[in-house]
Amino acid sequence: MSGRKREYNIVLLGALGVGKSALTVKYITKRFIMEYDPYIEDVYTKHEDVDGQEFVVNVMDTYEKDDMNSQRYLRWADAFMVVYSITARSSFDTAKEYITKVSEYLKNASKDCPIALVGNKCDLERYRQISKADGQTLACEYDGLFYECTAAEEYEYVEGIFHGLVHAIQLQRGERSLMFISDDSRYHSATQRGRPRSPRNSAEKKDDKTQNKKNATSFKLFNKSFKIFN
Ligand SMILES: Nc1nc2c(ncn2[C@@H]2O[C@H](COP(=O)(O)OP(=O)(O)OP(=O)(O)O)[C@@H](O)[C@H]2O)c(=O)[nH]1
Repeated sequence: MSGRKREYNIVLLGALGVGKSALTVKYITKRFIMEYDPYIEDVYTKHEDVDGQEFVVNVMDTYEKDDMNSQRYLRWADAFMVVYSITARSSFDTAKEYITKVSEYLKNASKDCPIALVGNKCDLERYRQISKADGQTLACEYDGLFYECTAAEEYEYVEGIFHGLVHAIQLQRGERSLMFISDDSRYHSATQRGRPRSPRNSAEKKDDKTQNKKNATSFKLFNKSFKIFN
């Protein structure tokens, strides 16, 4: 095998202030930083070694002005992460627009890329404006993955979202095999994955991590649930 690692390009899209940069920085550095320059668009690279598999994830944290050319990220992407804030209805509307735009592009370009809809800022539950069911419904409409998370807390959840997209790309490229598992309720799609309620004790947290690992290797495509094996 050649020494070149496989690369996966993930584009983050969403309204201003939903946490695209926070999620990117959390995934790349495991840290949560309060302030970012909103006008910077950049690509960040992370070298991963998961279950003995080495690969590179490139993350484009977009900043979009009305007149900017969206072809730059549409062509570059292997997968899309469309982010909204669960505390802002308008950001959910923007997420719908992005999902529609991406789906239309993929259809016209005869391209097949995984899309994940991500409801961020779940630590601000008391300000919630978008129900989890609304998020799941939108994701299902576009055959997308669905997650709720917060960039402000556990790194593992954020990592799980990026890895979920990498797994979906690998599956589409035929780099992984899969097994149909639709009647195994433990492995239902990522559309059922949500952030656990807090406060939680350490035993629950450990349980969540185990569950997270299981979920990270299972997902839904064409309304069927699959588990991925290396
Ligand atoms: N409480 C909370 N705050 C968050 C979370 N994610 C991001 N923030 C905060 O929300 C603000 C905006 O976050 P950014 O990551 O800059 O959002 P963005 O989507 O990149 O915004 P633009 O760069 O303007 O497009 C910052 O003050 C973050 O600290 C989260 O999960 N929880």
